[in-house]
Amino acid sequence: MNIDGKQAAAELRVRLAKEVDALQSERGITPGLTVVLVGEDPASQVYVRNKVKQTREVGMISNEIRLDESTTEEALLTILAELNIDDTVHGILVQLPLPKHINEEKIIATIKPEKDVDGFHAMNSGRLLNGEKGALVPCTPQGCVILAKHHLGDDLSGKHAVIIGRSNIVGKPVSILFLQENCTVTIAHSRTQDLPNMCRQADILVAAVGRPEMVKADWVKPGATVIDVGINRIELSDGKTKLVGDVDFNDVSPVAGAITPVPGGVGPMTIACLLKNTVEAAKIYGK
Ligand SMILES: Nc1nc(=O)c2c([nH]1)NC[C@@H]1CN(c3ccc(C(=O)N[C@@H](CCC(=O)O)C(=O)O)cc3)C=[N+]21
Repeated sequence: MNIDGKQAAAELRVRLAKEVDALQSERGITPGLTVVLVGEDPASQVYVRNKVKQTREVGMISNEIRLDESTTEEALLTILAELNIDDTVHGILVQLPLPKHINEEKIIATIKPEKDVDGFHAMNSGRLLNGEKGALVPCTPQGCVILAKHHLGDDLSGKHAVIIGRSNIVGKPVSILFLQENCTVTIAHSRTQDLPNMCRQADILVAAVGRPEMVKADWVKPGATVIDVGINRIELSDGKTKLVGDVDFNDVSPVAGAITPVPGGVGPMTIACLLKNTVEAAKIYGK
């Protein structure tokens, strides 16, 4: 069975549109999201276009700042300092990866934590780790939990979640989120011994490694819920490109209890959760 991320994202946007309405009528606040894009990566462009469209759809203000590939770190820091003090901007997203001459850590640390809708700032990851209120939580990990609940219901307690991947952006935060849901969590990675056997122990298997179609049918316990975070563009023999996940969908689909497709799974939820974080930021910190 497929878990429909497009549908789940659309449902979330309907809820957000109502919250935006309420914020406007009760407090005169229209949540605003500013996306900063440095350089010309074509995949990023598609993604940014989708974000802008959906942000406006729910009644929020969407701004895009496009900067040349050669933009200096200093210039980017200056722009962020201005966005940090701009009361019409409730969320700031700097699209990653950045060109090599710009220090990503420094950029992330400069975004005001209250506007860090990616949830990448150490203040937000620290709050998430400590289970404090008011943390802005990374979007893709939030999307993974929502999609797992879509199939399994709200109570995930006692389930064994195996996460493949340990990145700061997905693997680590998604592990913390499933732990908060009272799951037993295993973080597997490239040095894990007998990875297929480890994955076969999972009730919930999250693949976040960035290796096209790595997870095969014999890695999956029959009936398990499979959440595929991978978004890999592969070239076919006829020269065309195709989007595939980290899971071999056709192989795994008959074994899994439910599986998120790529496209149409985690990707749309990531964007919907970005809007959710922006509404949240406006609600908590907005003027
Ligand atoms: N600071 C930052 N935050 C991010 O969240 C971030 C980033 N930088 N850099 C790039 C990656 C990538 N990413 C995607 C989100 C949604 C889709 C998405 O909606 N994909 C559609 C398909 C789109 C298509 O067809 O190309 C889907 O999976 O159905 C894709 C990619 C967020 N990222």
